Amino acid sequence: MDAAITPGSVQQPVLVIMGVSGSGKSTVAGILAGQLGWDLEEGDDLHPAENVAKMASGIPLTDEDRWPWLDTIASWIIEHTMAGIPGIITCSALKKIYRDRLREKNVVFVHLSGSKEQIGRRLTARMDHYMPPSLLDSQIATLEPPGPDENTIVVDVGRTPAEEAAEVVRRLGLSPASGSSALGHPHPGRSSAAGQPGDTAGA
Ligand SMILES: Nc1ncnc2c1ncn2[C@@H]1O[C@H](COP(=O)(O)OP(=O)(O)O)[C@@H](O)[C@H]1O
Ligand SMILES: O=C(O)[C@H](O)[C@@H](O)[C@H](O)[C@H](O)COP(=O)(O)O
Repeated sequence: MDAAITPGSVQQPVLVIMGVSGSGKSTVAGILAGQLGWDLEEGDDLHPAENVAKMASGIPLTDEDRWPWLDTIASWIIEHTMAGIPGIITCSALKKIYRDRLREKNVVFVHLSGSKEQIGRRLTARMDHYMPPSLLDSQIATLEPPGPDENTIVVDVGRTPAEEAAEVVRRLGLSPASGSSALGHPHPGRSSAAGQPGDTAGA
């Protein structure tokens, strides 16, 4: 963990929940947004249609494919940091140069990290998503784990989604926002955020 991140040290943060496909980004982000009452954006939904078609056909994205997508994500982040409104966005953010595009003073990266076997099992079981499990190898090969100077906490994904979310809340000292967002991005409450296996810890 970045030594600079202590509970409560980042005010009105925007959390970028990152990690390879299947690491649990959408699930954990949904729980956190529900608990905190913060805006939630699903990075998967911001891909241009060509990117989705490419991934669905089993072809990994290139840097050139990802830049427009990352720019859209960066805009969402800036909208929130400029307004001083906390938020949560999912984005694989696999390379440092991608994170550099997203980095802002109040941005904290939450890296969901696990083994290929653990995450592969989840991808194989996940039926309702365009991303094929066959792309996990390229996701892992592309991943540059954030360095100690990248305002990141690393969360081990070997537990229930609720436990992982609770660790994020505890380590960042987060509490529910007092008011609702003025930006018109209420958290969509993705159905995948609820009722996860073992999700019994009061999420
Ligand atoms: N901690 C967990 N334990 C078991 N299964 C999980 C956990 N987190 C997520 N899952 C499941 O793994 C699959 C991938 O999770 P998802 O949130 O879609 O990952 P990502 O958004 O990173 O691709 C989903 O089917 C989800 O229900
Ligand atoms: O950069 C990429 O190669 C993709 O953006 C990928 O990393 C991302 O994760 C997809 O959107 C799949 O969606 P899931 O992460 O939800 O599987």
